[in-house]
Amino acid sequence: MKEGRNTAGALGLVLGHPFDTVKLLGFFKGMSFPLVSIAVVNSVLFGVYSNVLLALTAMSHQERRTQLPSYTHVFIAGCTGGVIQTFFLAPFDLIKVRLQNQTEPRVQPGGPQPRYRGPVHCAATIFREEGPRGLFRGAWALMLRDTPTLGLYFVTYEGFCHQNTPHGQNPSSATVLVAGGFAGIASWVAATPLDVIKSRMQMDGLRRREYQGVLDCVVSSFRQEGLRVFFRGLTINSARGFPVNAVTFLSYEYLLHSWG
Ligand SMILES: CN(C)C(=N)NCCC[C@H](N)C(=O)O
Repeated sequence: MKEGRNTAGALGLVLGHPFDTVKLLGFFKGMSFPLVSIAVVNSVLFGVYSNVLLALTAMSHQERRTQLPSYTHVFIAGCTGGVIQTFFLAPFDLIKVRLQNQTEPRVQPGGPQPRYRGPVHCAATIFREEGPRGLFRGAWALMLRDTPTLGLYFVTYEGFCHQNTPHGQNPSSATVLVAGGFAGIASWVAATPLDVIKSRMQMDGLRRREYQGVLDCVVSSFRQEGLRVFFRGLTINSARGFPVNAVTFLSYEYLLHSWG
């Protein structure tokens, strides 16, 4: 009896395994694009931040543990990272926003094709229909969003670590996680108003041009929808911001230590 149950269990596993595999593959489908974009953008951001801070303070990462750089230096390094990362982030973010806002149904055999069939097709279509500059639509709003907020991001992170770490020691993993999480929340709270504007600018030009520029978009969004338009997505941005940035900073610290 027991043997029969074991055999049935094993058979069930053998039969179920291909389904689980397909399910898992399906689960992670569509992740390669965000993975590539986050790898490129974060390498640029953290690389620029570390190097600008090194140039401003003439101190290595380890030396900075005993002597905290001024918050002005941290802020400038973060803002510089924000400006430079915009050039890399803009096309990736535009493609993400266009794909997310695509409301056409899934492709049916013989049915109409969606406007964008995937990230590469989306980039090629924008390039063809809107020109090379089209790939940077909304980049000004993105730069306005990211420059001060990335300054704030690194100030929050360094400040929290400094406050919660005994002098001269490295912050614990728990401290790094919480500091990274708070940095994520603080930056997203500050960034949400311009995030709304940035996404609208990126969608503009798809059918007809609605806004003349960032300011026009701010004014007409406010006129049509009131002040609350600038807080759209605040909760979800903050809830996502904590875990994402906790893990981001933990990996950053881990890489800095393993590279010496
Ligand atoms: C616009 N904001 C808020 C920022 N750039 N904040 C820094 C965190 C960015 C991180 N890749 C994230 O997606 O949360």
